[in-house]
Amino acid sequence: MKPDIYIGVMSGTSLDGIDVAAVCIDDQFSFLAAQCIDIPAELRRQILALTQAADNEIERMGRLDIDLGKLFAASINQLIKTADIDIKRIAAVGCHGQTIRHRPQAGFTLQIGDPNTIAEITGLTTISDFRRRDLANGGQGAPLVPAFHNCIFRSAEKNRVILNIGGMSNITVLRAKTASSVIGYDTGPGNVLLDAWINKHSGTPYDKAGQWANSGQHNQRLLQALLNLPFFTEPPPKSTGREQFNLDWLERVISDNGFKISPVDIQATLLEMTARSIADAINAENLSDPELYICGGGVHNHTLVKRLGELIHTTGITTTEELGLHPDWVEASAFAWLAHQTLNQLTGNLPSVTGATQERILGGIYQA
Ligand SMILES: Nc1ncnc2c1ncn2[C@@H]1O[C@H](COP(=O)(O)OP(=O)(O)OP(=O)(O)O)[C@@H](O)[C@H]1O
Ligand SMILES: CC(=O)N[C@H]1[C@@H]2OC[C@@H](O2)[C@@H](O)[C@@H]1O[C@H](C)C(=O)O
Repeated sequence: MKPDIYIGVMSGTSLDGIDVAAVCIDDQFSFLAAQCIDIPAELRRQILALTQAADNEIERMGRLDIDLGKLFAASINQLIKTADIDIKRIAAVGCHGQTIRHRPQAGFTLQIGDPNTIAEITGLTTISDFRRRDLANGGQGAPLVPAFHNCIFRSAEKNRVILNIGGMSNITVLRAKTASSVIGYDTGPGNVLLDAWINKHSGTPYDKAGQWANSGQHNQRLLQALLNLPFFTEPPPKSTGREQFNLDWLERVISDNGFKISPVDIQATLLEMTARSIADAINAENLSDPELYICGGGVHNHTLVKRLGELIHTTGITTTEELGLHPDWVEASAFAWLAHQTLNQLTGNLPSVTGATQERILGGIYQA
């Protein structure tokens, strides 16, 4: 029997954990099992340190590349064990890696987590480095997941928007007419600023269900100053990351404008800014009666989802669970799908999304 299971590994910009998903791809796509594995606090600290320029980066990156490779491999092995997956059925692993720098304007992006180490420890063919071929072909290298959304979430009758709210947010616009090309781009921050601000003030990793933000009032002047960032009005293709949306940027906007705002009202303002930037992008697509499906950790922020419901012109908001895939596992499943594409010599990028000149087979294959 031909191996038909693909394992996707996604460690995103939130650094909340490593998502590992096993899916079956034959004539159809089906989800099998998934797990989120913790990132030890010290490794998390080291990753964050590498997202900004500092001394001795190459040495620290080299070591972290291997440590993350080992952690990804252990995560894969753990899922195989807990879900009792027959290893002979696994065709390949698709590992996104950890983004430590994303500078599409300069033509580069960098994900680490050594695939050689993953292949050695798991004994599985491992595919990684999915973004750089697209960049080499003139694209942004991101977002890549819209191609997967297009493959499994598209409807012939309904206009659909898939919204991922991870550390960053990105949308995929799937028009009902099957011939129309897919639109997709990063809209700006997802949870990243909300996480950073509450973490600074109370040490907790995220604002559970958005309760803290909900107890404050947004500040109109800070909201406007944040939304003035040119990124929000730039036309797609576009992608972003922690290089743009980080605590230093937020604190600079606050201090440059001399704002005196209580921490809770800043959290409320960040939530409003996140919601508005997402809603403005979706509304600008002018879709008739679009259905909106959310995925990513942001679905658990009820205050944010409620606000999106008020701002977005849609027939209704729900999660991708309605379409058969739990919102927590969409991105990891997408990298399993991308591994399937690469292993079968199929292209993985969408030029209409990333801005690349042509479709390309993505990533490098590290044989078992
Ligand atoms: N119960 C909750 N309440 C509020 N927010 C939550 C909750 N659970 C998760 N989140 C948010 O979801 C985030 C994780 O989301 P996700 O795993 O989609 O991010 P990611 O994969 O790292 O991001 P990206 O898509 O940018 O790569 C957490 O950092 C947190 O902000
Ligand atoms: C460079 C990078 O890691 N980008 C991530 C990030 O997280 C969300 C958004 O920013 C998206 O562009 C991308 O991730 C998903 C998986 C993508 O490529 O579709």
